[in-house]
Parts: sequence; C-alpha cells; structure tokens
Amino acid sequence: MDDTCVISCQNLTKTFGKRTVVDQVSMTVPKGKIVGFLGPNGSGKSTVIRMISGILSPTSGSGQVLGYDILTESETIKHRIGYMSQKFSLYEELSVGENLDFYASIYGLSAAESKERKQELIAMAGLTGREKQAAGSLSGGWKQRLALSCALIHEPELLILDEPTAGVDPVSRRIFWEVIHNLAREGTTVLVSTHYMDEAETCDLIHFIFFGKLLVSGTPHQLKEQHATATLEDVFIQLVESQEKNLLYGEDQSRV
Ligand SMILES: Nc1ncnc2c1ncn2[C@@H]1O[C@H](COP(=O)(O)OP(=O)(O)OP(=O)(O)O)[C@@H](O)[C@H]1O
Repeated sequence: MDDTCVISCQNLTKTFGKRTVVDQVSMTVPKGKIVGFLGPNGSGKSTVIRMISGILSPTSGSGQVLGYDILTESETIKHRIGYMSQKFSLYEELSVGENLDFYASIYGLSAAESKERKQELIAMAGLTGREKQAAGSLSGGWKQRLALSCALIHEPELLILDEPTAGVDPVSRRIFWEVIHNLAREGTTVLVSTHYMDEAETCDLIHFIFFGKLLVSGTPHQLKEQHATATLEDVFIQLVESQEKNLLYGEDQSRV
C-alpha cells in the first residue's frame, strides 16, 4: 500500500445469499484527508465501511487499513481506528464520564492517560459541566459529540464515520463538522458516509457508490466540472438517474 494512503481496497465484494451488495469496489483514502462516501440508500456504503473497519469479512477482494490486512488483521484494525456508526454505541444509563472511562478501558489506556484524554475530549465536544449527566438524557447533538469523543479516546489516526449526523439538528451538524475539520487539520484521516450534500461539499475527495459498484471518485470541484453541474446534488441526481436508466433497459439486472 502506498504510504500516502491509509485505506486501500481492491475488488472488495460482499454477497448475502445470492445478492451481491458490494461489487468489486476498489478505492483509496489518502492520509490526512476527509473523504466522503456517498450513494443512495441501500447502495452498500455501510457494508463497505464495515468490511474496511474489520467488523465484516468480505466475500472476496482485499484491503489494507493503516498498513494492516483486512482479511488477516481485522482485530488490530478494530483497535487502531476510531469508528462511529449512526447508532452511536453509547451506554445510556452511564454518565458522560463513565462512557468515556468505559471506552478508555477497552482501548487499554492507563488511569493517567484516561484522565487527561477525558478532559481534552470533554472540552473538544463542548460537554464541560455535563460529565455526571446520564448519556441517555442528552439531546441528539450532545449524544453525537459524546459518541465521537468515545471513538477518539485512543487518539486514532483514522476515523471512520457511518452517517454520523443522521437525525441531528443543523446547528449540531455544523458544530460536529467543525470538530471533524479541526481533527483533519491536526492530521487525522476521516472517511465519512453521508446523505447531506452540504457536508459532502466540504470533503477533500468523494467516492460515489450505486448498487454496490463504485461509480465515480473525485474532488467536489472535479465532479461538478465533469458533470457540468453547479452543485453536488445535481451530480448525485444525474448519476442516479443515468444508472436507473441502465437498470431499466436491462443492464446489470442480476444485481437488483
Ligand atoms: N447482514 C445482511 N444480510 C442481508 N442483507 C444485508 C445485510 N446487511 C446489509 N444488507 C443489504 O445490503 C444492501 C446494502 O446495505 P448498506 O446498509 O450497506 O447500504 P447503505 O448504502 O449504507 O444504505 P443507507 O444509506 O440506507 O444506510 C441493502 O440492500 C441491505 O439490505
């Protein structure tokens, strides 16, 4: 793997029963960049993300994450990356501080490291004063930032976010993205799936997936230029409409 890339996968494929939901996806994520992963509902984003994160085994294909093999070193990958899904994975009955303690213990931080890191993350997430509040009683935006803090407890160099802002209000989304951009400026690489085009516009690179196949990759500017559109939303609509036409006229019917 090129050492300027922290994720690289080749012909990654996942089949559930007779359905191929991820079909020979090859893509890279360059170091220090924010990479947006876009595609309609059910196009395979979460499945790719789960294979890259070492949570799900591919049916075929290969991949390297932070130099580790996704087929043979998935446990190491899980330990080295920061991962946050839409479900947030918080313990609702535990307090903000206890949730962070829990994740610190999973990642093997010493008591001193844990204390220092907790303070940093609580400040970063704007959770100061809420350390003793039960996670379950936090509003959506606070829960989201606590979940992000838990994913960052071990200072991962790669952060993988699966629709982290789904169902969160616009102000919280903006605060969340400010945090993401700050992390990227400090050198963290981010792969993030999203349905929000305003979020995608701020990514350094975009991979667009449809029905399990990677259709296009490029910077937001390149994609808009290639498709002669003013917005990424128009690029998205153009891609989906042209693919749906292909499906309607008989191409790739086996994949639906
Ligand atoms: N464990 C599974 N067993 C069977 N089918 C699955 C499984 N996991 C995902 N799928 C199917 O794979 C397809 C891709 O799902 P995936 O969640 O990866 O899409 P997505 O692009 O992340 O969608 P969304 O944007 O709605 O979250 C869907 O049709 C889904 O139903």
